[in-house]
Formats: sequence, structure tokens, C-alpha cells
Amino acid sequence: MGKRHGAGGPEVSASERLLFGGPLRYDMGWNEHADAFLELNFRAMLVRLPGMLASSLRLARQADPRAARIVLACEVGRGAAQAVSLLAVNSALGKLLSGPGIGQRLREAAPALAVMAAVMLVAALLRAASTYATGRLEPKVERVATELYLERAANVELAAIEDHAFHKLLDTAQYGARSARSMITYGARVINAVISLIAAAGVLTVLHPALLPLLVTMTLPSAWGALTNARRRYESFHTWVQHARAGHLIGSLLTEPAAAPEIRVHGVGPFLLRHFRSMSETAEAEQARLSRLAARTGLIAAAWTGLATVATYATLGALLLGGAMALSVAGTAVIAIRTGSASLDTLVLEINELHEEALFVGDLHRLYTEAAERAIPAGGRPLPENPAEIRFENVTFSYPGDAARPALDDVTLTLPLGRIIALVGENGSGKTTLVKLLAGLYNPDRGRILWDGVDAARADRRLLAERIAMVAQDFKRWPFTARVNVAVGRSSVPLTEERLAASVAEAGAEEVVADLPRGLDTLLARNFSGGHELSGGQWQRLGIARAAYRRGRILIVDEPTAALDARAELEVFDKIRALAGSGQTVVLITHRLASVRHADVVHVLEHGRLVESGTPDELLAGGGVYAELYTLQAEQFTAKVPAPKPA
Ligand SMILES: Nc1ncnc2c1ncn2[C@@H]1O[C@H](COP(=O)(O)OP(=O)(O)OP(=O)(O)O)[C@@H](O)[C@H]1O
Repeated sequence: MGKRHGAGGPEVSASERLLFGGPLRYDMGWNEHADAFLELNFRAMLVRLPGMLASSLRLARQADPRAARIVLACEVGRGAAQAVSLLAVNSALGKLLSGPGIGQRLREAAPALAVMAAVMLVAALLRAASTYATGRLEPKVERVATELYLERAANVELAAIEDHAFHKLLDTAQYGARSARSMITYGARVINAVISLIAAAGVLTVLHPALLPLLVTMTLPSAWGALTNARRRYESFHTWVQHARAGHLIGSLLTEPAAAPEIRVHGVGPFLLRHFRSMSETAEAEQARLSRLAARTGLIAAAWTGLATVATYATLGALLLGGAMALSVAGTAVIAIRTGSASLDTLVLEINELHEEALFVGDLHRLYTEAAERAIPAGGRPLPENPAEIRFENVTFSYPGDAARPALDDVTLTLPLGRIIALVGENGSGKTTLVKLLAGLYNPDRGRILWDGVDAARADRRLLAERIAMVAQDFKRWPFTARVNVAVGRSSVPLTEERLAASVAEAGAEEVVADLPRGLDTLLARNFSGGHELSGGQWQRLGIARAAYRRGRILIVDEPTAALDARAELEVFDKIRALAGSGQTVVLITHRLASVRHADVVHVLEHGRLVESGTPDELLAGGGVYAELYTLQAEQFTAKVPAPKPA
């Protein structure tokens, strides 16, 4: 297939440029997979047909084997019924058009007519049974496919989730489950149409061998038209998927509670609306382009069909004139051609629909495969039961797509376990990145992270995660009850009230819970009825309670007191110290250097490099970066504020 550019429509809009920094269209021309999955020619479609049918059947059997068997049996039965019915029509016509008196002919045709009636009845019953079983099957198929999608997506490495190419696949594949559902109906119809077509083709071939190719010629134009349009729609979908996501994003920003205050105070509403309209208009222009092309293709196909029809009937006339065909046979042939071309048309359209849906299911399968490749590896070496230290050895790490600026650059440091370790440094110096590597969320590009000599890259990642409890800077505020927001720290164990109460107490969050209208059962999502919103500091305490509930051996707290008032901050640090006293390792990231005084070790990072390490006293005495930052903060409290100058 040549390189077609679905993006060949409108230019990059000003909204795309301003809000998103550039075009949101994928250029299918240079997409390495484009040719593979956009190969939408008739031959490719037919070659793939058995595979497509088998894949819908597999999904159906997985979802509900009994319903799948019923649908299959009914559709095969319906196809056969149509075949029998056509044969009966043929026989009845033969009897009616030749022979002595009309009464005699009617009597002779009666059995065939009775067969037709019986077949119609059976077909109606089969159709009803198939409708029922399909209705039962479809939602189950969609659920099975969606579950698999979500399960695989939730299990990939963090780096995959942050990779835009994988994200695109996540985007496109989400439609695959719905397509898998539709494939059941289309698959059933295709089976049915194939069988009835075989019957029509059989009858035609018996009447005259020239009729079958004529029938095929008549149907080809609509097949070409349908295919061409399907290819354009699918290609356009892939090109525009990111643009569509951006449009939805703007729409949801206008209604989401988190954006509501700024929308009102800063008047962002009209701005967003303007860009929503502009982005929608760009997308509409693409739809208009597709419709224009579809109309043109339809006209060309219709002209071609017209010519083929004229040729067919001219051939039939020539056969009659030349005496190569009897009048009664020609009558049957006309009916068979009409029936045959109708079923061939239906078949082509159904295969095309099936194929279009199969392309989306193909995206889903590609996601399944890629997600399996990028999944967090299962298994690995066990970690030492009670390691004495974790050592970063020459660790270098760059975020995907940002290799020029390593977030960690040749870092070598030791984290003694059972102690409080503080990570200090200015914004963007690499502290959060370091703890993400410690938690196994990323692997180093170079260097090793050793747990008493065991390389974390070869360790069992699930066992590693078991040991970690983390309150990230942007920890998730789950839109569920306060109870779940704490207990989600370890959702794999049954929730117990004792453990819950102990964690809430450890985090000093009792007051927060007591103030909630329904205590721990209060829903913490304002956009649901009965939902309640917490302040930033209250959330932070619940976040700490969640980490306490997890009871990981290494507690990572990234800016735990950023939203806390002075008294609460002191209290939280006291609690953290108490935890360390009980043997828990605490890795603490904070800009409040006064709180770091109780740490056993402080590591200072600058531009991704380790610049100082030692106890707080050693570092203060050393007069380096830590001492400088510490003095700067201390001066804020001791320096006299100059009195305002008189005007
Ligand atoms: N997910 C990410 N993808 C790409 N780059 C990132 C990502 N997270 C952080 N970075 C970049 O890595 C560098 C280090 O960031 P990091 O979050 O580790 O700093 P930090 O010391 O924790 O800063 P802060 O004190 O502001 O929290 C920064 O330059 C940042 O832009």
C-alpha cells in the first residue's frame, strides 16, 4: 500500500500550537506499522477472514461457551435455511413455468412451496434464538476483552505508561473491546451470508456457467467503495486519536472540580471554550473531508455497478436470442442473480464491517502483546531478609526521551537501613528520581542498586515493592471513602479496624477522621453526592496514614509536611523519628532543613549528582551546600525585617 496521509486535511490550528505546542496529528506516513495494519485491500481482507472469524469465536467461547455454541449453530442453520429456500424457489419456478395446465403446474409446485413456508418458519425461530444468545454474549465478550486490556495496562512498567507511543496504543486499543463485541454480530452474519451465497452461486452455475462471473462483477464496485471508505476512516482515526483526546481533555477541564476555582476567578472558561470550539472545528473539517471522499467513491462505485448490470442483462439477452437459454431458465436466472447479488452485497458489507472492527481488535491485540513485553517482569532473585544497607553504585538514569540531561548522574551513596536518611537539594536536583529508582519504579541506565550485594535489577520486583511504603509528593487522592484511602496502602490483605486505627494514630490523623461527617466512611470526592473535600494538610495526613497502614520496611516520604502547619509539621517529624526508633528505615525528602537535624545521614544532590554526604552536624561544620542552604533558611527567621521606608 502506498503512503497515504490521513493528516492531509487542515493545517495545524492555532489552538493546537498554543495549548499543546504543536500538531496533535500522528503522521501515518512515517509510522513503521502503518503499512502493516492499513493494508486494507480485498485480498488481504479475504486472507484474514478465517483468522478474524476464529478470533471472535475464541473470545466468544472464553466469555460464554454455551451462548457461543447457540449463536454458531443458529447462524449456520439460518444460512442453510436460506440455501434450501432458494433451491425450493428454483424448483417451484421450474414447475410453474413449464408443463401442462396451470392447475396441474400449481399442484406440482405445491410441495416446493410448502418447503419454502416451513423453511421460513425454521429461519424465524433460529433468528430469535440467535438474537437472544448474541445479546447475552456481546456484553460478556466486551467485558472479557476490557478486563484483559485493563489488567495488562496496569501491569506495565512506569516508563511504558510515560512513553507517548505506548500511550497512543492505550488510546486506540480502548476501542478494541467494543469492536470485539460488534465482531460477534458481524461474524455471525458473515457465516450466515457465506452459506446463503454458496447456495445462490450453486444455483446460478447450474443454470449457466457465465452467470456467476457476471454476478461477481456486479458486486465488485460496492466492495471496492466500502473498503476504500473503511481504510480512510481507520487511517484518519489513527492520525487524529491524540487530537480527539485533547478535545475531550479541554471539555473535561471545563467541568472538573479541580479546575473550577481558576476557571471562575481567572476567567479561564471563555478561553478554554474558544479553543474547544476551534479544535472541534478542525476535527469537523476532517469529518467533512472524509464525507466528501466517501460521496465521490460512492458515485464512482454506482457508475461502475450500473455498467456491470447493463452488461449482465445484455449477456442474458444475448444468451436468450442465441437460443442458448430457455425463457423459463432465464426467469429463474434473473431471480437468482437478484438474490445472489443481494447476498453478495450483504456479504461484502458484513465482511468489511467485520474487517474494520477487526482492525480495532488488532490494536487491542497489539496492546496485549506490547504490554506483555513491557510488563514488570515476574520472578527474580529474592532479596536478603534483613539487609544492612542499600548501595547506589555509579547510578545514572535519564527519563525516556531525555537522554541528554540525566536526572541522576553517576551517583554513589549508601542508605543504612533502620535509620533516618534525608535527601536534600534544590528543585530538580534528582531527589524524587532517586527514591523512584529505590522503589523499583525505574531501572538505572548504568550502575547498580545493591541490597547487601543483591542487584535490585535482578531481584523479584514484587518482593521489592512489598518492602516499600511511599508517600509521594503527588500521592493519589483516591475518589473513595477515607477508609479505603488509608487501607489501599495494602489492599492485598483483609482490612482490619485495629490496623486502620493504629495507622491513623501513627500519622496523627485522628482529628482529621473525627471531623469528617461520617468518619472513615466519608466519601472523599466532591463530585459524588455525599462527597466531602479535605484540605491539603488533611490529605497529607491521610497519605501518611496510608503509608503507615502498608507497614513497608522502608518508608519513603517525599515532602511529607509541605502542606502542614508549623505544629502539625513538628508532630509529623516526631512520629517519623519514633518510627525510625522502632527499626523502620525512613528515607525523607524535604526542603525544611530544620527537620533534617534528626537524620542519621544526609545526602545532598545537585543537578543529579551527589555533592555531599554525612551527618547534619558534619555537613554544617563542612560549610558546603547543605550549610549554605541551612544558613539561608535560619536567617529567614532571625534576620530583622527592615521597616518600610517613609513615602
Ligand atoms: N517523569 C518524568 N519524566 C521526565 N523528566 C522528569 C520526570 N520527573 C522528573 N523529571 C526531570 O528530572 C529531573 C529531576 O527531577 P526530580 O523530580 O527528581 O527532582 P527533585 O529533586 O525531586 O525536585 P523537587 O525538589 O522540585 O521535588 C528534573 O529535571 C525533572 O524535570
